[in-house]
Amino acid sequence: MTLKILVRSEKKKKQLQMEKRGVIDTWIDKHRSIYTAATRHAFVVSIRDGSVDLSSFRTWLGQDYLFVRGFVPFVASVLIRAGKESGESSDMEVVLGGMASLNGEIEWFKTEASKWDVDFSTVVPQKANQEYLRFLEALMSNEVKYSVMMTAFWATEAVYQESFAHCLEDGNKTPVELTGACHRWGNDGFKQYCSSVKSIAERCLENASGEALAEAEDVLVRVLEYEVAFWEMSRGGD
Ligand SMILES: Cc1ncc(CNC=O)c(N)n1
Repeated sequence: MTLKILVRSEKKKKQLQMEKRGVIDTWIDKHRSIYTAATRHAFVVSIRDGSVDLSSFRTWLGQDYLFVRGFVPFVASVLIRAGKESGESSDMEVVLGGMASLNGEIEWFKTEASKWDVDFSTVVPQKANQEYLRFLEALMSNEVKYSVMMTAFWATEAVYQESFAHCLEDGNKTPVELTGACHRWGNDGFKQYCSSVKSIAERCLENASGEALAEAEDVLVRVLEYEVAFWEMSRGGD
């Protein structure tokens, strides 16, 4: 093979690999700084290095409990759309798996609350929490395309997966009392589930119109911004 042909075939190979990467990875690359801000926030890094302050953790716990209660109806609406729009594919089973794990999650939050002496009945949702939930509520409308909904759903789950998995990676000094939270979202099963949700979103986006693609990219960035603002609440303490 001449050099020219060799170079050309390497380029072609790269192109094919790029195509396989999917549009979500392209968007993550494009919006890398906000993605990193959401998945490597100071609060998460402080869990990993053991410097986390407990009033921050308690604030996060109370706010996230309220968030998860608001997240359930969003996931339920994704489930309904999955049943209507995904035909014979296994979207419904994947989303149902996510719903099932939220059931255990709510119980886990209650156990943690008594452990950390947090009284959920007195926790008031902060502005960032309310705004995030209002945004998800708007995505439950039938006007919102399935591909756009699925992209938002993936982004929300993926931020927690990436963040808490980081707290369990080699070299962590995560305090043992906080490893429960980290395992909840950082375990391999949750990673696999996020990857299944991502594949569903990618499949939908492959057939999406230019308009739907633009909306999905926008929704992805907005989820990342809401996640950053959510982590920021923990700074305020109680
Ligand atoms: C703010 C926020 N984002 C994502 C998740 C993870 N999904 C369900 O638990 C969460 N718990 N909280």
